[in-house]
Amino acid sequence: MSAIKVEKVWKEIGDQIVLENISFELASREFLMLVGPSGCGKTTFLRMLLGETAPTRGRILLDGEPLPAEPDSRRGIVFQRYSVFPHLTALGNVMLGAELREAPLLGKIFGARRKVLQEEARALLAEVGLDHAENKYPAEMSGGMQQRLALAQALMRRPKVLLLDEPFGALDPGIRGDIQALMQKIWNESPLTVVMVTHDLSEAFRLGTRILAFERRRDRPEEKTRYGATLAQDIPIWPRRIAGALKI
Ligand SMILES: Nc1ncnc2c1ncn2[C@@H]1O[C@H](COP(=O)(O)OP(=O)(O)OP(=O)(O)O)[C@@H](O)[C@H]1O
Repeated sequence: MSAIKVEKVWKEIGDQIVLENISFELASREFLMLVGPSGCGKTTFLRMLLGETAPTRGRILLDGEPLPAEPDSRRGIVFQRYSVFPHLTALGNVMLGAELREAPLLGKIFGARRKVLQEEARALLAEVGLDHAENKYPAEMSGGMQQRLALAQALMRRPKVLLLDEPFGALDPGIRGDIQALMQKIWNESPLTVVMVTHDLSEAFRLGTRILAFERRRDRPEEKTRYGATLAQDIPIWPRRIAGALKI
């Protein structure tokens, strides 16, 4: 069964058609890259996958079931910036991922369970290369460290689908290369389906198993109310990259 099935999805915002008749299926454990010019609706599409906003027509299925209208722990997201909480340490930020997963109402976990989760959070911090930084606050961290932290925070919720909105777009090239390699390793080793938006085609080819390109074929202002972006290209990466089979 496909992890995600998108059926004739349209998104209209006000009188603008943002996305038009998007359909595709995504197998479990794929690493899908979404590309397309600025403003063509990539983030809007990701927000629909998250459940933050709904299609105006069509539907999205997750593991065969219609997508819940609200974000839940099956889907994690990392944005380009600012997805960590400034008033919490690195450990606190990752713990919050667990607290949102296990105690969504109270937002706090106590006792022995807290200790177990703390160890889980420390292991994740180590996995993203932040084991030395658990007591640091985001303001004391570089942009690359903050994005590693955002990744650990999202992974702590054990999502089946990880959504990434240009997570490395603001980083310097050297740091970006390191964190791309980390992301590929995490995808290879965890039971994750990844959907990532990028502006950078070389990043798309470096990380993805498949690339979808959105495009507005008609983009004059008077046409925005009549035409949205469509799925213009669907490019499989060859030779195929198979999760769990990469030697990293
Ligand atoms: N909440 C909103 N209210 C009004 N218009 C919106 C809203 N969200 C998105 N749009 C419009 O939808 C279109 C697509 O925006 P979106 O951010 O999804 O594009 P994008 O492809 O992710 O762009 P970029 O690559 O620049 O981030 C834009 O024209 C934008 O102005």
